[in-house]
Amino acid sequence: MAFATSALVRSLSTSASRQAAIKHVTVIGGGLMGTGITQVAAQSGHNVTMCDVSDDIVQKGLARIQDSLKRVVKKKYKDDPTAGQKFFDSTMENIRIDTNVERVAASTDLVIEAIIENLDIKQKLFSSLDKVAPQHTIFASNTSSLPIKDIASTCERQDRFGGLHFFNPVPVMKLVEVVRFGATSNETFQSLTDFGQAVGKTTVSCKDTPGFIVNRLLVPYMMEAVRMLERGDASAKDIDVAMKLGAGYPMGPFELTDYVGIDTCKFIMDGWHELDPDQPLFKPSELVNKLVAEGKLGMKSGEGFYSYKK
Ligand SMILES: CCCCCCCCCCCCC[C@H](O)CC(=O)SCCNC(=O)CCNC(=O)[C@H](O)C(C)(C)COP(=O)(O)OP(=O)(O)OC[C@H]1O[C@@H](n2cnc3c(N)ncnc32)[C@H](O)[C@@H]1OP(=O)(O)O
Ligand SMILES: NC(=O)c1ccc[n+]([C@@H]2O[C@H](COP(=O)([O-])OP(=O)(O)OC[C@H]3O[C@@H](n4cnc5c(N)ncnc54)[C@H](O)[C@@H]3O)[C@@H](O)[C@H]2O)c1
Repeated sequence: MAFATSALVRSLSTSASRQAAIKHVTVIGGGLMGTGITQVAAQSGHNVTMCDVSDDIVQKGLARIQDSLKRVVKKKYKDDPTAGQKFFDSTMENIRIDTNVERVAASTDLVIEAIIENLDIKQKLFSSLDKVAPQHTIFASNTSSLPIKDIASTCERQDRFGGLHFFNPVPVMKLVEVVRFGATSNETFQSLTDFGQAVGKTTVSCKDTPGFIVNRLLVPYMMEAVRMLERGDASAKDIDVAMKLGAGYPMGPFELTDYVGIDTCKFIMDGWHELDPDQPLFKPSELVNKLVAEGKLGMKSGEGFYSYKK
């Protein structure tokens, strides 16, 4: 019994020291996911710097976080507004915004990338950060569909690289997929798992396989939905209603595509078509491509399969 206790104490203290090692987090991408990741990291006491390519984008991202925090406060502190204000203020005090990723990454413990779903852009970003980030800094990608191994391929720190796949909206969805590829060290994998739990999520682990767990099952379902619409089998609205009332989903596939971002969905489809060109399900959708070409990206642009203009 004594041995088991001391082993447990050692493991807990190691986990605590790993978490203590992640004091500052750099989130790159101030969009749908980067803002949510910034929020949950800051809420859990981490110092976070959120970076994007322009000051306008990071300022808008900060405003999105404030709006989201107000929803959390309204729900969690409805009976104690003073505590709610304290929570809001302390969370916002943990957040900085910046546009100089190299400067920020030079003194950070964990980089979480949540930029456009494009392999080349992600590789270029990590390659430049690998040259300036401290030796101990862990890199993680929030990619939906790209192989972590490929994203990491431009970096020396292959052992300190993994995937942290959050779900949208990050403040609400309880899951994080922690992804390791061949070179990810046990220490890194455990640090990413500890971090996912420290920000209040349930973590699952997965090999570096296309779509990890959720998207491997979700993407084909959503692609079947768009084929159904393109064949004229049913309307987008009826497909959404059917999946909500018939399968108990909180959103139907077209509502969800609008929520995720039709551009991101297109990037995912295109990437999987490139990986498996003979799979008819993954062939490019004329409808999806048309919407993106017209700038109809879903909720983020005010119109997608549905209109969100007030
Ligand atoms: C069909 C075309 C196919 C094209 C090909 C597709 C290929 C690619 C597809 C895969 C994409 C993968 C993307 C990614 O990698 C993986 C994902 O993230 S998948 C998405 C996972 N998420 C979901 O499935 C979300 C499902 N929806 C919901 O859970 C809910 O609808 C909702 C979003 C939580 C909203 O809840 P509702 O009850 O409906 O409505 P409310 O707005 O009132 O919210 C309720 C309550 O929740 C809190 N809340 C909601 N949003 C936020 C927020 N942003 N921040 C903080 N809190 C929030 C809040 O307390 C709300 O209460 P209120 O404040 O309103 O009192
Ligand atoms: N949208 C979702 O539901 C969802 C869920 C889980 C994971 N993801 C993944 O998260 C990532 C981001 O998705 P999103 O929906 O937040 O996209 P988004 O379009 O909302 O935000 C992407 C942000 O990245 C910024 N950006 C692009 N290139 C950059 C660069 N070189 N340096 C810094 N910033 C850059 C853009 O300016 C933009 O603000 C993608 O890899 C996506 O697959 C998305």
